[in-house]
Amino acid sequence: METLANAAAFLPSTSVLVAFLAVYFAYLVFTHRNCALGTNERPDLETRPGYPIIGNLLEFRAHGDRIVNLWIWGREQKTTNKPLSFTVPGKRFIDVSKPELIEAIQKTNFSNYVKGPATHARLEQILGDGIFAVDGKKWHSQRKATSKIFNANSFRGIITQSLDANLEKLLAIIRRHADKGEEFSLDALFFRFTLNSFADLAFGVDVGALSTESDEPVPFAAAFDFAQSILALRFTNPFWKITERFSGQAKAMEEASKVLDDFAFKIIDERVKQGKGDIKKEQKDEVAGLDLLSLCMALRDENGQPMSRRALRDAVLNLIIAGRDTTAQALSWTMFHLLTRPEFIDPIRTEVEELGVIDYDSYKNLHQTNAVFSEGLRLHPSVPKAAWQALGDDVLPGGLRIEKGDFVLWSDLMMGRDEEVWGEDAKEFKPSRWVDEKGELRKESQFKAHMFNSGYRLCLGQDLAKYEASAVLAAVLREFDLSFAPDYLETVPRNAIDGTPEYAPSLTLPMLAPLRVIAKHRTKA
Ligand code: HEM
Repeated sequence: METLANAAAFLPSTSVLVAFLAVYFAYLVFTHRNCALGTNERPDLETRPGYPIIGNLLEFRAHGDRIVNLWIWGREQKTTNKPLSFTVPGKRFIDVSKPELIEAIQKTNFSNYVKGPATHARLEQILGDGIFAVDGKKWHSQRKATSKIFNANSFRGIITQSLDANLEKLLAIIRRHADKGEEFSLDALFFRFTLNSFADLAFGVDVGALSTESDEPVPFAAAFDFAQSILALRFTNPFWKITERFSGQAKAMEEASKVLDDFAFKIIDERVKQGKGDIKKEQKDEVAGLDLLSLCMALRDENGQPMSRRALRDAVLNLIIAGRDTTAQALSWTMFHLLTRPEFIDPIRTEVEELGVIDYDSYKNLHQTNAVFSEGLRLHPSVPKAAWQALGDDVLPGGLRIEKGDFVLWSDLMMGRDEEVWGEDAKEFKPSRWVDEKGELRKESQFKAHMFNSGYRLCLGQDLAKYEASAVLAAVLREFDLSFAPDYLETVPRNAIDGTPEYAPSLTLPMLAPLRVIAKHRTKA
């Protein structure tokens, strides 16, 4: 007892302790008056003024669902030429939405940047260790495997099969609406279409999303949509694990994740039971009965080992996620722009009539159609933003210094509207910018026309997406005259950036309000 009492005599009194903490806190406030705790002062950047210690955390939380708007607003508020930066505790974000900076990050200095553990932690529940969620060796081996599949001859055949079958169902639904003269949500229909065709492509099953009996979402689609919206919110909430638990979202996410797992594992297990994973080399060139899953099951790694059950689930779900939302949203935004500027519709119809059969190769001859689609995607890129983390210090073109641990953030939505990148008419829907003097499609640099990402992580499904989109635009516009529902333009919520319809919170760019349209059977001139 006596020893304890002696020791206590040497401990600082409570008031000394409080005074010490107050001084330390004042020191932290002073040293972090322009940046968040865990980051340092960077006079070479224009850091958005936030609060001492927490930096821009409150702004991030306030814009949680539409973080790109915060960046656009941040750029508008800038008072210097220095690159824009935001901080939140432990993280600094630096705006690199310029083609030359993106080229350095995604190509020249690629090995210095990763999506990083924070991204993986947020995505893992749904994307597992799939190609989207991982870096380094894991990513490299998946990239190799996925590229092999996309380059297989059989892949083209599978695509055409699934596209043709589902396009006919899509048209049947529009015919039904046209017969009744009723309005319908075109964006929702495109989601149903791409889900059905990508699930067909991936698993060889009809998930029923294009049922003509009902417009209700199927459980797989509902679970998928919910999961995506929650994943997006996690990126602006450092406390997502805690808040999801208290808000009940954690439980709902577990349920959604189970729906997706059950769906994928049921098909994989059936395939394994039927021994259908063992396709021989010579069979791979025959399309009938093949799908992405069977191509994945036939892959062997360098040790001759097939993909595990979990890896198959991750690979195939990642491909559906990759293809489904991105393509559906790009189609919806393109249709929005087309209906706003209907003078671009007839040139599409003319070249479609002239071409005849549209397939995986010939679609490239639809120059007007592809130009319109690229322009829709430029103004409304399906992946509007992304951030990678630096593994080490780097200097980007123009001398922009990146420190180890910094996050470089780019927004294709911002870049599409950037006059320095696209010229004075950047904000205008102008398909002609994609066509050269000879009437051929202009080859833009992938770092400028960045909607499909670039460099080593360039989208593997770019051709597939463009083919699918051309085929849909051609088929729908050939058969129908579409127009906005009577009160659509007056009532649709508008985005503060440019007055186009508001987008919904997501990792991608869905429309917030349904794209309500009316279809009429077309009477050819
Ligand atoms: C308009 C449609 C599409 C757009 C705008 C698009 C855009 C993108 C973007 C921006 C990325 C980079 C994403 C990131 O790393 O965060 C990406 C990656 C990828 N996309 Fe697409 N995509 C589209 C359609 C598709 C389709 C149809 C598929 C195939 C089914 C596909 C397969 C992939 C794959 C596998 C990757 C990962 C590449 C890697 O990390 O190495 N995409 N895409």
